[in-house]
Amino acid sequence: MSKLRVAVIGAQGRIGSAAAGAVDAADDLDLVAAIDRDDPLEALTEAGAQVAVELTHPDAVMGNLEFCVGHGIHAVVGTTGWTAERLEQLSGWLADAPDTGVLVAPNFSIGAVLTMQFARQAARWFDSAEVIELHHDNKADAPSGTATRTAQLIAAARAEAGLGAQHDPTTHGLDGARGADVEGIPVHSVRLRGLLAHQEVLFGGTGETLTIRHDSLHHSSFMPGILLAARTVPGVPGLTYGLEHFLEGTQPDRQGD
Ligand SMILES: NC(=O)C1=CN([C@@H]2O[C@H](COP(=O)(O)OP(=O)(O)OC[C@H]3O[C@@H](n4cnc5c(N)ncnc54)[C@H](OP(=O)(O)O)[C@@H]3O)[C@@H](O)[C@H]2O)C=CC1
Ligand SMILES: O=C(O)C1=N[C@H](C(=O)O)C[C@H](O)C1
Repeated sequence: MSKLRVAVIGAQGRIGSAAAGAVDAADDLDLVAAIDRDDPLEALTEAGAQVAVELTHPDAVMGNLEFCVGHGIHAVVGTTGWTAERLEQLSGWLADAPDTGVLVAPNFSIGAVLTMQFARQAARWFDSAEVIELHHDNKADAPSGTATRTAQLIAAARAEAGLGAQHDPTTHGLDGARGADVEGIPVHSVRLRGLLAHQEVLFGGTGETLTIRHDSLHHSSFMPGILLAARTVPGVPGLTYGLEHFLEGTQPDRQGD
């Protein structure tokens, strides 16, 4: 069987270089292009890429996706900075390319996906919820894409359960002390040399708290999700938001054991 032709955009970056290596090492995938900031996107079409893995910067991702979708190249997107407006614009491009699929994944690590699912499940049982995300000191965006998505899922679950706004008696304080407000959920961002990607979701109720913590300790944590997404996205036209939609019915990838 012929190999799936995969390109990586942002291939000189921290995660993109790891992704290019993982694609290259996969028996069923062919790394046909590995481009970065100064390379023309036409390299993807010239190489006959069927799937592009996009891991660049919030300032670059939309232009790259407009090119991919416009040329019928499926895309797996890890880059952050997503807003409702950006997702709507992407959906508009995809409407004109009905055979093309794009997965936007706030996080490709299985533990982070599960953290988000557990947080959504827990949200309706607790009065208070806050998110703390901790990342390396070169991260461009805050809060992280994962923390933003986690807070949105908690907010939706609270609304569905009929929970109102969280109690917050703060009347005196410094700007930012209570974190960013993501749909009513406070999100606190730590940037620290030595870290990679970490998140705590804190819930509080009467006489108890629940903490869900996830740590990505190495870029390898994202690779099984990226490879799974690259293999799956050609069969899923349109926009998919969140890796969880591709995980149904799959088995853990134990190649690194
Ligand atoms: N969803 C997930 O699981 C994960 C998502 N991410 C996200 O992926 C993105 C990249 O993260 P990270 O690898 O740490 O960042 P890096 O800055 O290390 O890498 C990004 C790379 O993309 C390059 N780049 C910038 N603009 C363009 C462009 N227009 N075309 C092609 N390449 C470009 C950069 O070049 P230059 O250095 O010259 O700017 C750099 O080499 C971030 O948004 C991050 O949040 C990261 C890890 C996991
Ligand atoms: O920039 C990173 O490193 C990461 N970015 C993603 C995010 O913003 O959630 C995913 C992961 O946290 C690593």
